[in-house]
Amino acid sequence: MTSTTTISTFCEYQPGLENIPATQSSISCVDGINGVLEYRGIRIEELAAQSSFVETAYLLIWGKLPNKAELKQFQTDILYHRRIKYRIRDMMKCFPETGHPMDALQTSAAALGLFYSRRALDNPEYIRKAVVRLLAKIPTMVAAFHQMRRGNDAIQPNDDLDYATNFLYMLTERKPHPIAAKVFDVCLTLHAEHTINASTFSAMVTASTLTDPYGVIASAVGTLAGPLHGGANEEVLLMLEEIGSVENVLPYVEAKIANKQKIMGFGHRVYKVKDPRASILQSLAEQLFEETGYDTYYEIALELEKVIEGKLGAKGIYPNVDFYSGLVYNKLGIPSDLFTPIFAIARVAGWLAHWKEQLAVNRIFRPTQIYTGKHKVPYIPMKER
Ligand SMILES: CC(=O)SCCNC(=O)CCNC(=O)[C@H](O)C(C)(C)COP(=O)(O)OP(=O)(O)OC[C@H]1O[C@@H](n2cnc3c(N)ncnc32)[C@H](O)[C@@H]1OP(=O)(O)O
Ligand SMILES: O=C([O-])CC(=O)C(=O)O
Repeated sequence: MTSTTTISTFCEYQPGLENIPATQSSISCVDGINGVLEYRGIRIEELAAQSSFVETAYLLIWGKLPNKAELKQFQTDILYHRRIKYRIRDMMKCFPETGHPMDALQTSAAALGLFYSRRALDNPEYIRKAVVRLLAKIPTMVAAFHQMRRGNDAIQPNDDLDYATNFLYMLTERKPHPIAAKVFDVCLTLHAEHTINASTFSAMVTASTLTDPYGVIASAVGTLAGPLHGGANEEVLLMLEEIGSVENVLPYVEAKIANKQKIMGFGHRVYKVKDPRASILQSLAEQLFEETGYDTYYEIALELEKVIEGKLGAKGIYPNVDFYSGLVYNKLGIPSDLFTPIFAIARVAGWLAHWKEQLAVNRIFRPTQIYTGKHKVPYIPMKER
């Protein structure tokens, strides 16, 4: 019996690990048939309407909604840790200004590990501080790189401003309109967690080796960046630009389908209906358009959704979270290459929740493979090749 047949009697290979449970978790739950997402049992619609990103992060990481004093303390701790060390800023100044902000973020997140004490993973105070530092400093690093690549100094966090408002302020040096800040905060809440998606799985695999939390987050950022995952939100805006008009939507989609190419912002491993986050993001975009005027991107997006439903709806291809987020960020004046770093700012909450959960029951991830190569191959000396 070969090793291939031995292993395949125990398990059937599933490309992309489709439907293979990789862990047990109480953090979030997706019902992909009915389009339901819950964080710690609470529907995403309720959190979007009533919670804030920082409160939601607390819920995800510590497993319960905070009381007033706990929330205040968490907000204060994050506020206190927002600044980044000048040596990290100096390092970031050396990054090429043409580099992608996700690469800058991955590098800077890993660099935090150089400055903070290592691997006291059984010390609750170490865990608490790492959680606070990462939530606090990631937005500062995203905004700092954005300023530096334009030749400016990084803008220091403003202690009078809340999490979302402060990030938008650091991007522009102007206090945003309260509606813009509120919409942005809801976007962060919507992106905070989503079960065992690729970047969270990546975080958990890294965590399972008991490495530092900064390495865990850096590996997750690297995974989120790809266009099949978080990177799709940037691609969606580029696609809407490329389509250019409502009339071009149908030929664009037909050409993509004929060439077996994916349409960005559509399709999902778990959802076979419209992603509930896409519906909320769409209504946020509409809220902004009501305030400041509609744009052609939105008309193109609506037509795209209609055409794709007609052509691919039977296959369960509907808008995912990345489809409407870019329209919101674009309306807030945010450059498209910051869309995925913003996703990362939010997802740090989910990654940290899974890091903590993983540590509590840790066993190193080490799956198996089905070997398809040869055996007993003789070595051929160089002169005979
Ligand atoms: C935050 C997030 O990560 S949300 C996802 C963001 N990614 C994107 O928007 C990129 C576009 N979408 C995709 O590439 C995929 O739908 C993924 C990566 C999200 C999910 O991938 P999988 O679950 O592996 O689905 P898979 O790629 O096998 O597709 C299944 C079928 O649907 C089709 N399909 C899936 N997504 C799309 C799409 N966006 N456009 C056109 N066809 C699609 C595939 O061609 C395939 O058809 P076939 O069975 O006839 O070959
Ligand atoms: O769950 C997934 O595979 C991708 C996703 O929607 C997310 O990470 O938010």
